[in-house]
Amino acid sequence: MTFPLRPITDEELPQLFHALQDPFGFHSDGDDVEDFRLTTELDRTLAAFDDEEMVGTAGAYSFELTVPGNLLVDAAGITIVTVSATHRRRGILRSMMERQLDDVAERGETIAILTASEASIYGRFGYGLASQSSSWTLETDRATLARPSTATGRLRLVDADRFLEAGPQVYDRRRREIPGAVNRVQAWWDVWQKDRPHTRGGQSARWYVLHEDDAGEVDGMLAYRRNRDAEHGLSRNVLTVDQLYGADDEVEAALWSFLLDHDLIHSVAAHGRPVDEPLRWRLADPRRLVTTDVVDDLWLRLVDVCGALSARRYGTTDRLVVEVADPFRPHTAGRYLLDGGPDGAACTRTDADPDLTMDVADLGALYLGGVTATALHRAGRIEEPTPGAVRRADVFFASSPPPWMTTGF
Ligand SMILES: CC(=O)SCCNC(=O)CCNC(=O)[C@H](O)C(C)(C)COP(=O)(O)OP(=O)(O)OC[C@H]1O[C@@H](n2cnc3c(N)ncnc32)[C@H](O)[C@@H]1OP(=O)(O)O
Repeated sequence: MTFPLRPITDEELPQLFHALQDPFGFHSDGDDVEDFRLTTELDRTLAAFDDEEMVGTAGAYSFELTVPGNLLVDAAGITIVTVSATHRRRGILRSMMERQLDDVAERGETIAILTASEASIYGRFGYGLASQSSSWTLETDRATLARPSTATGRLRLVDADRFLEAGPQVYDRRRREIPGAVNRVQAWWDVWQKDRPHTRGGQSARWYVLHEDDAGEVDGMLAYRRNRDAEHGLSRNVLTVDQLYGADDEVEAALWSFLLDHDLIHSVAAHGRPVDEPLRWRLADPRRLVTTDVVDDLWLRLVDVCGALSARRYGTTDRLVVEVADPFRPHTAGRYLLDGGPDGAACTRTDADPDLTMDVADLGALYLGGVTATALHRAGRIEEPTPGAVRRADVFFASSPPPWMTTGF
């Protein structure tokens, strides 16, 4: 039995919003559907129907993704993928994935990205694990900076309205330098600003800080939450970072200092942070920054292999022939000659003998430089018919800083 797929209409949006609540495990209050409407691209939704009943959902955002070389690439951000518990394991997800990737290709987007509810789902559809993120906690009484910020200027505690006049521009400048980051449209900020109580994880509403340079221009922004706790009369209060971006590393260090120098705070916590958090190397006692979690974050699928590969820059000048397997989209499979370097790249189909062979998901994992070819080779995922090609690929695909997905979706 097949279940017809189509984008939904505006009138059907509440039905779609309802359909995804049981699979994702939440119950909505009335306001959420209006927030959802603000950020939903209706023509990019997909629903599966069993008669009138919506039994599958999917959607996509039209993102700009930063890729190595600090170039921007149009990418589809796959989201709200659910199948009703009454219809699971009948192929509805597979049919939605097929239809969605066709649509991504028709739109001329070369890449699809997502964050996965379970890491076991999307490899079969050609998505590779392209970035990880970390969570950490830092007790403030031992968190002295060995390299204090050299930023001049001043910090201001501001209200949400003032923050939103200047904060989004700080983010928009910064995300262009972070492979794996995406743009945030105004609707994203509008929903973020609402700071609905049920999205706070039991913590306070946000506090907002702007950093201004000597000329009074905003060059840094911070939003954080706090919880209140005490034990034996001693503070166990935690500040949790929500957003922290600056025009440069010194401004960001000034924002960290602001958090760490708070009175009546036991620790600072951060989630969804880059795996190479520079703050660790600023601390006099780096062991005090305790990593509490490292998880897969961005999954990336090359939809147009040559389009995507030629859109980024490479760590060194080299030419590699990569034979790509793609069981889910066989027309993408084949041999590709990639000729690139720090200043540009070109990619064509070829009949030449391959230097490397891999699944399209592994090429997706390599794409942002978040894992080395050596690691994938040692995991049995990449073969090197040309001896030494894996080492060459390490240097070629290398990118710094490591990719960081700054914005959950
Ligand atoms: C980007 C995002 O939105 S991530 C959110 C994903 N959604 C959720 O986690 C919500 C709860 N889960 C669900 O809604 C559903 O179980 C889904 C969407 C994960 C799967 O939908 P289904 O229609 O049951 O999947 P479908 O029958 O098409 O299965 C396709 C393949 O994926 C596999 N698969 C499906 N779900 C999972 C899973 N959770 N873990 C591992 N494999 C899975 C199936 O076994 C099948 O494998 P095969 O092709 O080798 O036979």
